[in-house]
Amino acid sequence: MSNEHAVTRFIEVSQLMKRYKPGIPAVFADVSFTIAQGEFVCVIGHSGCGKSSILNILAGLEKASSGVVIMNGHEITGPSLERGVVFQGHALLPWFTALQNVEFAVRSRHPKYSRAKIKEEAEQYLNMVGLGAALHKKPSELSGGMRQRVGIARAFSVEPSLLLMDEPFGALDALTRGLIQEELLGVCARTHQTVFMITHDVDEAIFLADRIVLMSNGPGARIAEIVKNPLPRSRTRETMHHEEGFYDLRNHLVDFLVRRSALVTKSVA
Ligand SMILES: Nc1ncnc2c1ncn2[C@@H]1O[C@H](COP(=O)(O)OP(=O)(O)OP(=O)(O)O)[C@@H](O)[C@H]1O
Repeated sequence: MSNEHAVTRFIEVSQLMKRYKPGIPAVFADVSFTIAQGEFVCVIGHSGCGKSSILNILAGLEKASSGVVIMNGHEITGPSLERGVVFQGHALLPWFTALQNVEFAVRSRHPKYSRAKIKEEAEQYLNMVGLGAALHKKPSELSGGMRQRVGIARAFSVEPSLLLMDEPFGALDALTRGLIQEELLGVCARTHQTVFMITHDVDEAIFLADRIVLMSNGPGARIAEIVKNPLPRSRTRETMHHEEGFYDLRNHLVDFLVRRSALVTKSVA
């Protein structure tokens, strides 16, 4: 495999199909796509088309009924610290402080680190998401947005090769959501993080993604289209609607969700 091939096909998803029970239709089939190293890929599609199932297969938390996922030349067969996951519910340990939650993750990645080094790294990741002043608060003392930031800091702290995010901002108010989207984009740009993220929000996908995977409706969902984002990487949330191509892209995505997503699905025996 050439180096260029390895970078552009860092993740290679081939012919995935998922059927939860014999005799019932597959949730999705024929799902194939690639993710390049450092790329931010969003997937959108209606509820039930299997987005979370695909993300869980990429995480190694669920098995595909058929098909394979290759990451960096190796098949994904189970969970690994190489893949960090951020769920919509923050899934923090409630009896730990924000700092302890992230320390726990750093320790799992670097079991030989000293306590001081673990603390230093955990603080660094929490500072990165703007939580330097809330290190010693427990999840119950934090706002929803702050908890989600701890979840993101924790996912980054295991230095995953691939960050998987399942509607990470779905429960947040618009203002907080916007702020965290900007932080996430900044952190990803600095760290060249590869990300696969599920969202229901077309504007979020346009702001964050390099490419957007459009799934048709389930059961029997397919990838209908993969759209390249033509907006410059330097886009900001305030100004991106002035960029050339913004409304064409937005209309294309909304039109897909409103009209075309039901037309692509085929029945799978
Ligand atoms: N463990 C499971 N056992 C049986 N069926 C399941 C299981 N997990 C998911 N499903 C079914 O598979 C289908 C796809 O679910 P999935 O959560 O992957 O879709 P989704 O596109 O992420 O939906 P949403 O946008 O609502 O989160 C749904 O019909 C769901 O009921």
